Amino acid sequence: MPMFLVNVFLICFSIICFLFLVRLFLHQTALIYVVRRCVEWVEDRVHVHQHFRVPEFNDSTHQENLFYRRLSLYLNSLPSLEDSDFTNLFSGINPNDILLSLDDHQEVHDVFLGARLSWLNQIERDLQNQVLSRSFLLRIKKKDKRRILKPYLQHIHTVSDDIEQRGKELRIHNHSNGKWKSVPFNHPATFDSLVIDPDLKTKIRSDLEAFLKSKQYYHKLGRVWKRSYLLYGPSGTGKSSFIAAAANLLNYDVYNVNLWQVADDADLNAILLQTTSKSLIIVEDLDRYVLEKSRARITSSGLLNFMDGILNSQDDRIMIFTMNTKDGLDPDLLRPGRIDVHIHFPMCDFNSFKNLANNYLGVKEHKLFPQVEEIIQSGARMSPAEISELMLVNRSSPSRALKSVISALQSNSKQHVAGKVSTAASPAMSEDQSGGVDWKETVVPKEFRKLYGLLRLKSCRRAGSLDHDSEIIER
Ligand SMILES: Nc1ncnc2c1ncn2[C@@H]1O[C@H](COP(=O)(O)OP(=O)(O)OP(=O)(O)O)[C@@H](O)[C@H]1O
Ligand SMILES: [Mg+2]
Repeated sequence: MPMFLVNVFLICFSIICFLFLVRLFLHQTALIYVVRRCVEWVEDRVHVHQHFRVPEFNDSTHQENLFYRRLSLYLNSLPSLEDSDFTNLFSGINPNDILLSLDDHQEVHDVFLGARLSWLNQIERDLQNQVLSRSFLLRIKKKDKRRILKPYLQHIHTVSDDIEQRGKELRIHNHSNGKWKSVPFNHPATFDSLVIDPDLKTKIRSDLEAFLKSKQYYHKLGRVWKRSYLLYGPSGTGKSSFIAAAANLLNYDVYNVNLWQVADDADLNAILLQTTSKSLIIVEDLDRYVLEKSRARITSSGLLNFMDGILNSQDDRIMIFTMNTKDGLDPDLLRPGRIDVHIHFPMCDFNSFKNLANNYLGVKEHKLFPQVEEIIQSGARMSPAEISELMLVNRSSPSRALKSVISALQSNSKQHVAGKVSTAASPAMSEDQSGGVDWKETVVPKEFRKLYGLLRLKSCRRAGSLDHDSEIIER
């Protein structure tokens, strides 16, 4: 190889090594930030900027400027504040939360749609260090202003709304004499602790989350932005726990409407008008109210208007109705549009039992599991509430807990058999009322019962899902 080429190769190699070492040095010593800042400083000097001030109070009326509060939430959440040389740290409502907060005259940068903006926290103080006025000053390049200012301000609204929603203390509201009274809502239920079919859980979670994002879509259709769910199933299957889990997931307040406490349609209207948006409106045991027509004081049309959201057109509502059974109810009451999603809560099947054992006892597999499976497949039914209670009191010994579940299932099975024999001449009970056991099981041999148990198990699993025929996914 000619000497000339060797020299060129060596020079190139040395240059690459040198550049690599410079880069390493800049990163190691944070000099890269200094260089970047110098570039930004020069860039800032060559552009024409425009400034916008957001004062805390309106200068003439001394009214609070709500945008200032939102902006403060937004700026204190910016990732660039975390990366800044200096900032203040405070604890939040929850003592474990640490919040960042801009210091006096601190500047923070933001990037939106490729444009770089900066905010200055302006605070004027008197000689005694008392605050005279507070404001934020926005600096934006003139060339970017026309393009991004409007969407940027909208973006601040959306993000601060979200922060406010996530940070707020949840409350549960109950009404008496036409007035709501609230207390903090600290129910620990979450979708993770709720034992339902995993696919169903995922579907419900994404349905709720999709609802949150669909405000524009509902408005375009001229519809009130609300979604309604019907939870139905026997007692102790997790309907109320679902409500608590949904409130915790969405960070929505809960308004518990007790229809028996409502004097008439006007009273129902008045109560609803006092509720706020971003809330869950709950009506438990709707079936009992509707079926006891003689005691009910709300007219059918009053109830339907309430369910349709006509009485209260406030946005961002989720209504949840619970009932033990849909049997005997007018199908119109539950028609699509009035109730968007029907969710069945079945009695405990073997999969749910295993999930409960995992949650309550920390046991994934156990030698007694096959016995439990066999009894459940033979038709014995208990609610998740009954099973979880037995596990809870015996949590120190998983074997004892499982044995007590087995003996409870066995006695439940015997009771059912006895009950069914005595009513063998009557028609089959509905699945919800019987907890999934049919009177026919009392007269078929064991092998058939096992097979039937398996079939029921499958159908039960299917039942524990969104009712697709009545589900409308409006996205
Ligand atoms: N599916 C479930 N997953 C986890 N725990 C459950 C489930 N169902 C019931 N439980 C347990 O049972 C207790 C009672 O359940 P919950 O109050 O949610 O039942 P419900 O369906 O609302 O009953 P009811 O119709 O009588 O009001 C809950 O606190 C919870 O601990
Ligand atoms: Mg309940």
